[in-house]
Amino acid sequence: MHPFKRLFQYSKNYQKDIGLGVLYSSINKVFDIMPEILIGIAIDTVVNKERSLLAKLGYNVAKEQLLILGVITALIFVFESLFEYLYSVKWRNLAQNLQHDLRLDVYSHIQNLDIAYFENKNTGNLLSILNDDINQIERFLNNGINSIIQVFLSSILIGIVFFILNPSIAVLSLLPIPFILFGAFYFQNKIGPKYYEVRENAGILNSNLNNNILGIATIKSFTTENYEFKKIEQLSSQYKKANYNAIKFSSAITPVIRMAVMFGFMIILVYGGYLTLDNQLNVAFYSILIFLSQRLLWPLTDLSEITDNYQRSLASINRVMDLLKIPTKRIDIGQELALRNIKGHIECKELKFSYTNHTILNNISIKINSGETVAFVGTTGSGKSTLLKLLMRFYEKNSGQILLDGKDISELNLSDLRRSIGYVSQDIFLVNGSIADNIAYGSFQASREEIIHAAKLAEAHTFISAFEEGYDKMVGERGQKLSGGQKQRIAIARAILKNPPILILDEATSAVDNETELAIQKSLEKLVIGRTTIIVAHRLSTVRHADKIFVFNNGEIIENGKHEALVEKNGMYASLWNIQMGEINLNLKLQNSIV
Ligand SMILES: Nc1ncnc2c1ncn2[C@@H]1O[C@H](COP(=O)(O)OP(=O)(O)OP(=O)(O)O)[C@@H](O)[C@H]1O
Repeated sequence: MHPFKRLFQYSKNYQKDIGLGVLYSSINKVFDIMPEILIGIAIDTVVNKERSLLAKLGYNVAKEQLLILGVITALIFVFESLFEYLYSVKWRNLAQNLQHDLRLDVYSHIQNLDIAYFENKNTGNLLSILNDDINQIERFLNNGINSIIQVFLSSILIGIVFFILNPSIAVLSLLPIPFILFGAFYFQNKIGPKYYEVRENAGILNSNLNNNILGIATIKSFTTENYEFKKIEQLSSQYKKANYNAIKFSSAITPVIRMAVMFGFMIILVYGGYLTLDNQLNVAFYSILIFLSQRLLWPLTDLSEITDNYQRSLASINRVMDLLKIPTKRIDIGQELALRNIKGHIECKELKFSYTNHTILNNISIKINSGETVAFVGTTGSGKSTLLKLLMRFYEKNSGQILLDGKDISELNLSDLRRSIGYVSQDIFLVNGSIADNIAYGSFQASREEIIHAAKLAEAHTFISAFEEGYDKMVGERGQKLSGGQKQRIAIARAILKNPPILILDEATSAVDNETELAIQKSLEKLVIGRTTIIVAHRLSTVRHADKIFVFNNGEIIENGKHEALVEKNGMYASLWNIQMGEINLNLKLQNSIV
């Protein structure tokens, strides 16, 4: 489907506005060409006096004729201005409505896209679609449609007047129009792909800028400012070059059209002049033709701007529509789950998964009973977080099954499934609001008491109370004003407040000190009662009391059982444990020797 056709599907709620916009633009155009006709009538009045058109209509006194012309001129300008105001308001409001609808649709679509999409795409590029591309569409809608209507309508109206006044001149002066249109569309086709390239380059540039600003601390600490500057310089040059390519063509349109306009104008000037000298053409008609030829042909030079704007918008619409075409996962379909009935029994059966070709999880079969606390441990990159992502259906398994309370999660209502899980991830997302806002994120109805209670359980209350503003302290963008450990505790409090039947803590306490971790664990002991808890941890001391420990290695579970049994088994867990114990002992010895 043509991009504009798709865009106008958005406009179905605004059909009345579009109709009125077209009407106002058309009426304005009619008034717009009238002054040229009035000039002809004025010349007719002063040259032909009592033989003039107005005299034939009964106004014999020349000065009276001029007064009438003055009044008509004033009325024409008043109405022209009035309708200009009306169409401008209509089209610009329509542009606002459509860009608003489009932005919300795109945003909601992006939110429903799979996590996989975000892991493979640049956020900067998405931002550039949400902002630049939609703004470009808005700019086109602001005046583009009106310009197209007016250019075509004025050609038709003036063409009609020409034919009435002198058909032979009309034919000759309209001759350049097909060439002008052909030229405009020829260039338009040439420019289209170039503007798409411009938009793509803008997206890449944006994404790099975005990435660098987010990573400014790393850039500074590695003193890579020059390196990054050069990278941005190169990307900005590519953007500039893509624009140069487009400019080469878009700048050529107006001069080419001007040549065709000159040809039409010359015909009227010379041929019409001959006819007037030979008394075959009334001097007033000659003047009207001269003036109207300007009104007919010059607006066609606007075609260059219109096509330019149109092509830029087409590129933007394509990018927006391409994004809207990416399939999303419906979260509101599938078997419903009542939160209060979820027991939290989880079972994976011969689960296999790969992000690309490389197998990440191979033949995973585990059982987690309702209310149990289990731990996923193992080497880094062994697939622990990936299994959690499958559990929340951020990704779909390749084969095998994951069952929640005996039901295959791929058949469950995704929204219910995710609502049943409290997830504290490795990268914590804090909104730019207060600490209280962040704890209550997702549990928006929570009272201040409930928020404080959750914070106490997460060992966050003490540090929060130490802030002058307490729970109202603003955390800054992405929680920049808090330490890593503070952010983790707020995230835990948020999961506690959600009160889900299943709790997943993925390295949730990796950034807190040993003392705080111990305190959080104490709180968790109370918290895990009555809910299934999965803890991913590298520090084995934090999970030694788990009901079951699953040891991951290269996408497989190579051992599982209780801590003591696993230590006794003397396998991989035991060696990891011994290494960590060795480190602790070494630290203790070091501390003692310093003392
Ligand atoms: N989105 C992705 N696309 C492709 N490969 C990925 C993606 N996410 C993770 N991987 C790869 O999958 C493997 C398992 O990663 P995963 O995050 O599950 O490991 P992990 O056991 O949780 O590691 P860690 O303990 O370091 O957090 C790694 O080799 C990683 O590079």
